[in-house]
Amino acid sequence: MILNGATIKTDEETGKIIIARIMHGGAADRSGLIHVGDEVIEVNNINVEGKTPADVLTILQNSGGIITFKLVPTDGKMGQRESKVRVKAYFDYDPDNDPYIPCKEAGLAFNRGDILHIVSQDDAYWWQARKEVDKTTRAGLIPSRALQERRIIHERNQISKDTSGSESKSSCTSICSTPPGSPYPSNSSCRGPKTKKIMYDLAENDDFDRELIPTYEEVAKLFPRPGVYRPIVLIGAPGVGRNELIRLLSTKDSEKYISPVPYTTRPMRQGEVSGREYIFVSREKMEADIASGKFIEHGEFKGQLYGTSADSVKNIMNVGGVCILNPHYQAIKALRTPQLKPYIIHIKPPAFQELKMSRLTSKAISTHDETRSRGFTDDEFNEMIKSADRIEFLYGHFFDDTIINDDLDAAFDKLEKSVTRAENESIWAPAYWVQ
Ligand SMILES: Nc1ncnc2c1ncn2[C@@H]1O[C@H](COP(=O)(O)OP(=O)(O)OP(=O)(O)O)[C@@H](O)[C@H]1O
Repeated sequence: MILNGATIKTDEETGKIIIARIMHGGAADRSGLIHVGDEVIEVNNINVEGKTPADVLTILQNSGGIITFKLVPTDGKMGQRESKVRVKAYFDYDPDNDPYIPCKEAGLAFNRGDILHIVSQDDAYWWQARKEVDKTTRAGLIPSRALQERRIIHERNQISKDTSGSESKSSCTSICSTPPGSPYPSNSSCRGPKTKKIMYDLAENDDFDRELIPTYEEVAKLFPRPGVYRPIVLIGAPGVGRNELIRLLSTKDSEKYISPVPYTTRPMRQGEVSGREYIFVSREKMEADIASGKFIEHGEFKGQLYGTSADSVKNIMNVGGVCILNPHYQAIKALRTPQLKPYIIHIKPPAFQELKMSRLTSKAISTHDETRSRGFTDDEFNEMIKSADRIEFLYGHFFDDTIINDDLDAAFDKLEKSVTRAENESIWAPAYWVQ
């Protein structure tokens, strides 16, 4: 329950009504007069000793105008110091749909990708946060990393146990015990029913990274370094147009925008030149180099190895070039290192009709056809869209930008702006890249 920027609860030991939290930046916080643990004795001259938080709410609902509290201060109270921690949210959160939040009105809704300023981590399960773009508002409650991790593990377990998908409703008005089967720790001061189902059947995501529990990533501003450019990583579904966009960048400034020549173990085809399309090497050599960490990313396709060497990226960066990479999306995690600090852009296809029309108009060549002699089929367009949705679901929280490749000129314009931003602006990045 939230009162002028503070929440109250019944103290489990004493049964008294006490201040549970002060919301940073709210009226209670600004007054400096109310502190966590203070006992609430009277509300509008009505004695509330022995009453419940719900009774207090009734009193408040029945009174208009100024509200007065009589409080017994707690011992040893501390001033609220704001933490400086910033995190990037890796999931969407809506307190209205969270049956476990102790007080919905005090919750802060956010979307995946939002930067949050965590102002207090005093409570192990409910942090207080503000959106970085919205510094003036009072802080709101969000699930802590520990709580969200438990929730995700619980949801995954539920899905593997039961895929039937029932959802139940609840209210959350006061302090109570944890329900059976709850993802919450038994000493959490929340209650609710079984958690609701998540939308994705992980069994269908064959390459879903089961170790990854996407909650929050601590971030800090990464400032540009003159003359040292972050590698630009273009991620996208096969055939979406990454090579075309890279070709346009290189045409614009071939000395600045440089793609390293990849290595492969596949035999050289007629017309190919080693060092131009690929650097052709034996499997033994490439496996040995992979084992000794000489590749920043590698993968196998149709029985042949492909990869990008760390040295080729370093060489481009050393001559002041912008290294442009277009690896398979599964390489994202391997590339996200403090040494490389990649700026990751997702190149997405537009909706089906737009995709089909633009590719028909440009007489686009299907990348699925080895002979490169036909256009894309409807099935290939649908597959491209499905693949893009899947990439977004699995890796969307790692993207610095997303560009829809509908009209080629417009998409290229957006790419140029994004690349310029990566060169010149300070951008939120994992905190351990910066320290
Ligand atoms: N916005 C666009 N409008 C029209 N045609 C496009 C657009 N983008 C790319 N194309 C065309 O689509 C075809 C495939 O593009 P491209 O080879 O760049 O795809 P890709 O993402 O690099 O594919 P892959 O990753 O499978 O190698 C090419 O013929 C290209 O000219």
